[in-house]
Amino acid sequence: MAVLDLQHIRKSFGSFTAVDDVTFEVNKGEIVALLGPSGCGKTTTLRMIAGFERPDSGRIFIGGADMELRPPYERNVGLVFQDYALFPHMTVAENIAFGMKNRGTPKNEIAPRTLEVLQQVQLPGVENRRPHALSGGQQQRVALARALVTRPDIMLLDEPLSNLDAKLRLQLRREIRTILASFECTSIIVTHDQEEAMGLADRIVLMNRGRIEQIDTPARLYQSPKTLFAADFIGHANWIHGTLSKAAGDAGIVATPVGDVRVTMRQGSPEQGPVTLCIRPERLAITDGTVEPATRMQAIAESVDIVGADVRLWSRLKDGTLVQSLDKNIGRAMPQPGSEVMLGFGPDDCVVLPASDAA
Ligand SMILES: Nc1ncnc2c1ncn2[C@@H]1O[C@H](COP(=O)(O)OP(=O)(O)OP(=O)(O)O)[C@@H](O)[C@H]1O
Repeated sequence: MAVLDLQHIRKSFGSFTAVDDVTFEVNKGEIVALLGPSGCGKTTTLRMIAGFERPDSGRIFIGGADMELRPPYERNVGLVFQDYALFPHMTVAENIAFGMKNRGTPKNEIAPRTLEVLQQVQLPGVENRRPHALSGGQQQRVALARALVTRPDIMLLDEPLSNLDAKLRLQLRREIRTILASFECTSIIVTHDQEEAMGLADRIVLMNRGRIEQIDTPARLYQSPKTLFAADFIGHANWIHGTLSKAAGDAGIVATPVGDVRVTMRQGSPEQGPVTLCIRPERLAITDGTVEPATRMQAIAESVDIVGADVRLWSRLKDGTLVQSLDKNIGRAMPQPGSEVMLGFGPDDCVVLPASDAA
C-alpha cells in the first residue's frame, strides 16, 4: 500500500513554475530518491510533503489521509537536513528527547527509547555528549535517531550526506540504508548526487525543470533511460545520431555517419526516424579480433585515463565524434595515442532514444 501519494502537484513562485504536475507514490518501507540538477524542484517537493509549502494545485496523501489542511506539526513525518540541525547546547539524549516530548511521548518511555534508538544507529554511550564532541557522520546519525525515535509514517531527508567528505559519505550511505531498512521506514531522500541516489534508493524519481523525467529502479534508470536527459544525467554515455528503420521483429537498423548499426528495439523506444543512440562506455569494447561484435567502428585513439579500478580510452570516430570506452584496469596493454583502434558493440548494448528530445 502507498504510504505517500502525490497527485498532480504544482507550485509556482511568481511566474516561475518550480514543480509542474508531479505525481508519484511511495510504498511502505520503500526508499525513494528525488534526484535532479540544482533548481529542478526537489526541495520544493519535499517541503510540500512536510507541509512547509502549500501546493497551488494537486493533492498529497500520507497514510491515506489528505494533507491539504494539515500543518507540518500534524503530519507524522521525520526530517533530516544536511546541516544536522541538532541543538548545540543540548546533549545527544536531550536532542533525541526533544521530538518525543513535543509529541507527547509518556515521560517514563523517553529515556529507554533514547538509549534503544542510539543502539539502533550504532552510537551506544554517546547520550551525555554534546553535538560538537561528535564527528559529522555521528552527528548525522544522531539527527537520524532523533527523527526515527518518533516513529514517523515517513522520513524526509534533504541532502543528508552533502556536508561530509567523500569517504565518509560512502560509509554513511551504507549505514543510513541499513538503519532505514531496519526501521522499515518509508523514506524520501533529496539528492543531486546520482551515485548517492543509486546507492541508497529502491526507486529514483528523476526530475528536470520541475517535471518528472522518469521513475525507475536505479538499475533500469541506468540501463534503460527513456530520454536523453535521463541517459545524460545518470552515468556517462556516448552519443551517435542516425536514422532508424525497422527490420524484422524487435530488430532495427540505424543509419549513422559511421555506418549501419544493428539495434534491439525495446518497449517505448521510437519506431523509426531520427534517433540518438546512447552507448555506455563499458559497453563499447576495444575489439581484439577474437569476437565479432555486430557493429564495428574504426577510430583513432586519443588518450588513456587511468581512473583507479578502470581505464578510460578516448578515441575519435571517422566522423569526428569523440567516444569513450571503459575497461577494467587489469594490466592489459592499451592502444597508443594516434594508433588505430576497432571499437565494437552488440544490438543490446545501445539504447535508442528520440533525437528531438534535447538533453
Ligand atoms: N520561496 C521561493 N521563492 C522563489 N523561488 C523559489 C522559492 N523556493 C524555491 N524557489 C525556486 O524554485 C526552483 C526550485 O527550487 P528547489 O529548491 O526546489 O530546487 P532543488 O532541485 O532542490 O535544487 P537545489 O539542489 O539547488 O536545492 C529554483 O529555481 C528556486 O530558485
